[in-house]
Amino acid sequence: MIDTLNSDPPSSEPQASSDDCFWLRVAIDVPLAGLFDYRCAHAVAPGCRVIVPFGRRKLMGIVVETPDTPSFEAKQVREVDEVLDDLPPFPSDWMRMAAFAAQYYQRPLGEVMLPTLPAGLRKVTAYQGKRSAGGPVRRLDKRASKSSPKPIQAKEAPALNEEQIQAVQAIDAITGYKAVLLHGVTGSGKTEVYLRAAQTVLARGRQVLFMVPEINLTPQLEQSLRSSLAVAAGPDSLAVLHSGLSDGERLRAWLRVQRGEARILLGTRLSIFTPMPDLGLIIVDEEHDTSYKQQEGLRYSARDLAVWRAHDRDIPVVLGSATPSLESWAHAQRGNYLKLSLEHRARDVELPVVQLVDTRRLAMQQGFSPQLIEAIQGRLEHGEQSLVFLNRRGYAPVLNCGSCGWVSQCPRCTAYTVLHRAGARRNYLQCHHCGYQARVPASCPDCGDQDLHPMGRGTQRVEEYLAELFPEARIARIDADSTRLKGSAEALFAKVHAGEIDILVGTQMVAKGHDFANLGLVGVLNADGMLFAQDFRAPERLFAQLMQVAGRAGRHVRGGKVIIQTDYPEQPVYQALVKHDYVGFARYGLEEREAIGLPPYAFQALLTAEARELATAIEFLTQARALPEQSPDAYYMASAITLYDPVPLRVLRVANIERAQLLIESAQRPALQAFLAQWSVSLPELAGGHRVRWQLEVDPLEI
Ligand SMILES: Nc1ncnc2c1ncn2[C@@H]1O[C@H](COP(=O)(O)OP(=O)(O)OP(=O)(O)O)[C@@H](O)[C@H]1O
Ligand SMILES: [Zn+2]
Repeated sequence: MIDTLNSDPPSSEPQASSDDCFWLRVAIDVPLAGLFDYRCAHAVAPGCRVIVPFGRRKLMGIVVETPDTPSFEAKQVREVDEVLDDLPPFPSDWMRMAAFAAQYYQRPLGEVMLPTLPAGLRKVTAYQGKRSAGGPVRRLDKRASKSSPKPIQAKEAPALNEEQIQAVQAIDAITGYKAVLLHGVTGSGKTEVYLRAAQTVLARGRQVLFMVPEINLTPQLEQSLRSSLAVAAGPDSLAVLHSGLSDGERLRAWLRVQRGEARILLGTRLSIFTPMPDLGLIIVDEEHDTSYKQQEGLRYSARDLAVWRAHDRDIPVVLGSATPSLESWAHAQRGNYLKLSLEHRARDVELPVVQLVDTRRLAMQQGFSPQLIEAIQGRLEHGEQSLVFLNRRGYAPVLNCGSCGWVSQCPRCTAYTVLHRAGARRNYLQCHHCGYQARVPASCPDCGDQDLHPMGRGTQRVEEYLAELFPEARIARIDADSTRLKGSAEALFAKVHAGEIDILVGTQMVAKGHDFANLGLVGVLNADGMLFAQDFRAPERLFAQLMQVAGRAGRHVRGGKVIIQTDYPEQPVYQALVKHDYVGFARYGLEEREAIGLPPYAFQALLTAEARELATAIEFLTQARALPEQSPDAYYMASAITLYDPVPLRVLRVANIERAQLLIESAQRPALQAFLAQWSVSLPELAGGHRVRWQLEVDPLEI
């Protein structure tokens, strides 16, 4: 690929002849396909970082190839500015994974490689600024504050039960690549299985990558990892990576893993891209969780890349969940993945009883059925905790005028603004799509009436009502608002674990992975909201979410109970929940998908366009759709592809930008890949004429 920006006139300095210089092909983080040629007076290995001139800028790049000859006229090839030697070259397996991701997700290699690095490693100013002092790695090494390892309390590990033993043995016995799907009901002790499997691998001198959806919500897991794996790998063997770290913290953790000093990496999706010289096992906990999918920039699935990486490194990967994604379940059914099951709870308790409360004929109070109120009362009397789950933060989803029907609408989005309470006079309306904020008007902006009232309810309003009902109870709310400050989520969860909370109100943040010892009751409000969503994955997601949150009940105490309030108790999702029947639900879901040809029986990609006007976005997509028809010969395999009509997104306008999408589908993955590779080449030029932003997403999760 020719670097068109490299066409500055050759400098007046004498040019080295091609005999005494080396050619480098470099990946740079710019939205242009291909690699860029540079020269260097000495040899540079692939995987090295270099600083290169690019147009008038200097950019960080990674050497990918060292060809014998440049791909365009030697005279015009510019010289690298600096070859960085503060890190060894990236290992070849890391380079392979980046190359795979670039090709699979249809992105330039530089746009894949560089954003995965800690900030300091990809910033030119970190090396060439006045105070760079040899770059961030040397600065960090110089400081090398001997991290005083906190004394670790080696926790007594429970004796494994029969199901756990079988699972651990099956994983230990794997040599080479194998994907394992560990399907275990909530509270079945999957964590203990991961830990034992990890210990074996650590004892063999290998590293372990342990991925979780969201880390700041599960300090408990970090504790158990520290205490149970320290024995196998030494007290300072754990590194943690997630997006909440400072640049310095992230660089330090990344370096310790890349140098092999840390033997276990606990991290969120971004950790999949960390170089690990001795990687011997990958664990993906809650593998169905949508947090593994990055929704901006390179839209990758860290779960899928984990399987690819394990295959490439010839090592096992364990995907664990109580509600596996239908994709993974289908793999297991076909025998591609080894399925291991934990069908019973690890402690001597039963799964909670799930009760559906039909709300159609009930006198509800503030969204609560008499059954749920009575149940909370009962748990309070027994000194047990209750959890009220509502996946909607704020006080009320919309403010409404009782006389003219005015509703609080975001001026920039096709969405309502949500009423938030922040103490007298500080209440505000906020758009959850674009962040727009406004004061709460004293009277209706349209008719002047003062009869404005909140409609519906969010977690704040539920918390307020519970406080009225149960004035003695200690109530806490956990959602994105109450946990905005660093450390506040940990502090709130610590209070729940310490028994200082009687009733917990929360969004999906409380559903994930927590092992609350004294929680007896879970109440679910407003679950129906997701039942009739357009997305074909909505029932799967609803089922997983409710199964997860229901699974918080009765993990240590007997008599756990879940109350789901619904207008549609006969729906298959709810019926399966009552029976804890993931297997039945998955069978039904897969049959349906197969019948209408949806993933995992088809493969999809999504082209999304954003413009000031919907018409512009649709026009771009319509022309993109027509490209293969115009030059059918150029599109090998196009006959195996279905291109649907462009449609506006459900939330059409966000922050004054209107959005539309075009779905691409095929029954064969290779055909889809081949098609996208050809098609995407023509898209930048087409978009240029339309003033649209576009992105192509492979294996989209939301349609
Ligand atoms: N063999 C065992 N004997 C006794 N207790 C155990 C055993 N294994 C695990 N436990 C305990 O059982 C509880 C549930 O285990 P864990 O949190 O690992 O479940 P899980 O399968 O990850 O559930 P979820 O999917 O709901 O997160 C924990 O308190 C754990 O300490
Ligand atoms: Zn908005």
